[in-house]
Amino acid sequence: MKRGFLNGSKVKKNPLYEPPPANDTAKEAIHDQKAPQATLDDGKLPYGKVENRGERAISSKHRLNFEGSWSAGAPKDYEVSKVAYTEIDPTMFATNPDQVVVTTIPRTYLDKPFDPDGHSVWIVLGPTKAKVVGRPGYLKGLPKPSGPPAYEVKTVPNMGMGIFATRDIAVGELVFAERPLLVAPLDLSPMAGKSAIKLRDKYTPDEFKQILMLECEKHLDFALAVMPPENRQAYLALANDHKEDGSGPLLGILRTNGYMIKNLFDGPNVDEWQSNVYTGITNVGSRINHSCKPNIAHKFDLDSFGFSFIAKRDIPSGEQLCYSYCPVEQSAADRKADLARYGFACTCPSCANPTPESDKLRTECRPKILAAAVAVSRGVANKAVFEALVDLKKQMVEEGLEATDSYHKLLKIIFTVCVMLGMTDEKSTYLKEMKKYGLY
Ligand SMILES: C[S@@+](CC[C@H](N)C(=O)[O-])C[C@H]1O[C@@H](n2cnc3c(N)ncnc32)[C@H](O)[C@@H]1O
Repeated sequence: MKRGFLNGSKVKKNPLYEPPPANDTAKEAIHDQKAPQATLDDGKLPYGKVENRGERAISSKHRLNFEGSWSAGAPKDYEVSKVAYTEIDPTMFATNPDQVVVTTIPRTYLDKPFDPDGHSVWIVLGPTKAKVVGRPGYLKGLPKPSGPPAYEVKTVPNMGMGIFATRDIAVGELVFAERPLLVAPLDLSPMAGKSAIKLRDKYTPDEFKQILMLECEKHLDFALAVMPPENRQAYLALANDHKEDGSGPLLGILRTNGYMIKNLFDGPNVDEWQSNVYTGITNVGSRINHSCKPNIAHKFDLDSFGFSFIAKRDIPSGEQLCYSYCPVEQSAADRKADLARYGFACTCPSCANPTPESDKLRTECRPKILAAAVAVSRGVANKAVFEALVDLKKQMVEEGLEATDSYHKLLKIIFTVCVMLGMTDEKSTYLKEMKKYGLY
């Protein structure tokens, strides 16, 4: 498994912010469906119950924030490293791409009230902060939802807490926006500093991962210490499904609740393994549970340094807001395998009673839609094609797949076929639906 250890050293000097290449849009949307949560483990860190993990706690001399006993993994002979943490002057930026800095966005002032849109503590590598703060649009306020509040946080049987719609929400509607409580590198290895290379020689890969997690815990401890108190309380109240794998308590929360932020990355481009991107934890958004029939999606805006949570289909009042922690266009067995590291079994109808039809639809819809796109672009359009596509659309709606990129693509193809066949009434029906989904 290639994972960019100390990938910060690959960062070029004075990088300017570059959005992902335009032709990556479809890939981005696909990835948005793919494990947006618990991005830190990404299958590479241990999960579940890990025996003989070392039980090496961070001693109080390295701990700023928390009293009381807790332990993390790491071999017994491992000494926690000493790291100089934060920027001395918040108006200055680190230039060394290997330097880990803990900062606050927007900065806080002793003699001024907190920003009404909130503050994020950001564990950031070297020059990356400068490229965000130096953007022409920085710093905008968060977008505000229109209409009355649309959600509430409640307990859900067998899921802990969850978020529910308190009124009907239309597809495309901004349900809420928030600044993350914490943003941290997806890849933990920079947090072990340059010593990581030596450590990898001395310890086994499993021991090395435990050390990495311990070092990360130390940074998180510092980050929590500089957080506004309300944010710290909110962070500590979040779920933690990583209590027995060697993650410290703060890392456990990060691993359980992180959203990958693919447009916030070190260096000029996102690398092949997406190991130079960041992950964010939010107060409300991190309470959103998983479903294989998702109805909400998130996006991160660099100008406001905040997440927006947007309805991906019409959501009736009372329905739980969910997104998918794994790709939805795969079989129930594959989804179950993907979800294993989150420590729960999905009980949505397609997982509770998987059928061959559901598996077939989920695994075949994307290639079918891509093939249809190619055929239609070559001028193949007739009534039979139209009917087959409409039938596929109906099946995808029944299966709860309207939030997928494939469904959006399908809508566009059907619309194009209507135009090609001169089907005026149908054309305006699909145009209307495309507009509803923000596709036109
Ligand atoms: C980001 S948190 C979601 C909010 C969480 N339920 C809470 O109480 O804060 C992710 C954790 O919630 C639980 N969870 C999420 N979706 C679930 C589902 N469909 N079924 C059971 N548990 C779920 C799992 O423990 C998962 O690791």
